Amino acid sequence: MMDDAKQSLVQASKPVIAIQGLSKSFGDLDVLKGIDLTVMKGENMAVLGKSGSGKSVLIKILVGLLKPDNGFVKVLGEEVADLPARELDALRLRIGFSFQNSALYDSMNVYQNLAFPLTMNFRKLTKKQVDDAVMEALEAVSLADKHNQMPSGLSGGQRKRIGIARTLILKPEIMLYDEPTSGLDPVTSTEINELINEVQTRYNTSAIIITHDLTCAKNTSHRVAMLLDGKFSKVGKFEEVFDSDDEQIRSFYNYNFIS
Ligand SMILES: Nc1ncnc2c1ncn2[C@@H]1O[C@H](COP(=O)(O)OP(=O)(O)OP(=O)(O)O)[C@@H](O)[C@H]1O
Repeated sequence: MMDDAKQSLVQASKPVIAIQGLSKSFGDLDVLKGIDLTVMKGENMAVLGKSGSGKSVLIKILVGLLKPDNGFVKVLGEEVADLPARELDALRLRIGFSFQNSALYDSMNVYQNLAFPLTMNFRKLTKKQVDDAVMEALEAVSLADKHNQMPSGLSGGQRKRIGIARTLILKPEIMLYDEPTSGLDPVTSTEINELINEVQTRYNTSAIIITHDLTCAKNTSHRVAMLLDGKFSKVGKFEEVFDSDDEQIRSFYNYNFIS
């Protein structure tokens, strides 16, 4: 849980993501119906919503993989929908994606998995610069001793950590976590939640955390945004959002809260 001092520090910072009046439909299906959301520098925002509510569509619009029908989306000061391809690539480099399945390359060891995105994007780095960056990212996720290991020899939680380290190596300003605790036992989930907070403190990143896991949302986010019927019905501190008589919010809470 975030303490109040940290909460007010974040509120006083500037927005890194600003969404206004965003809508997106596929044929007759209106997925996003005019949503507004602001994520501040240094803020972890959990985005909650039922399966099919449009969380992935929102993330895809944020990184320019889908175009909005209406509204505007500014990420790190850039209006995403208007960006030419080269500038969109540059913007994406400032955003770290942590996918559900960790998406590690099984034929590469941990070191190679981390070095790969770095050398692909920054071809002039020396071997020492790459080594240092890999080790710093591995230390950030407390797995420096695993650099020689193949992904198949890692536990589910370790794979998630390495996936996060591989994202951190590019020093992103925004982290996008897609169901970071899915498929993990409660102890490992707690470790990942702690890691998300450590990443935020160490790198002063902002994050959007898409999750069904309310313990994760509660313990990692400054604010949560609840996507219901194509809109953010409530955005605020975890307790504020769930201290609600709204039947859909109550039912989401009762269905998803584990501990
Ligand atoms: N490219 C597309 N073409 C048509 N429909 C799409 C497309 N992408 C998403 N949808 C539809 O939009 C809705 C929202 O999908 P989305 O993947 O954002 O849900 P979600 O909230 O991320 O769900 P989950 O929690 O299950 O991952 C779904 O009904 C989906 O079928």
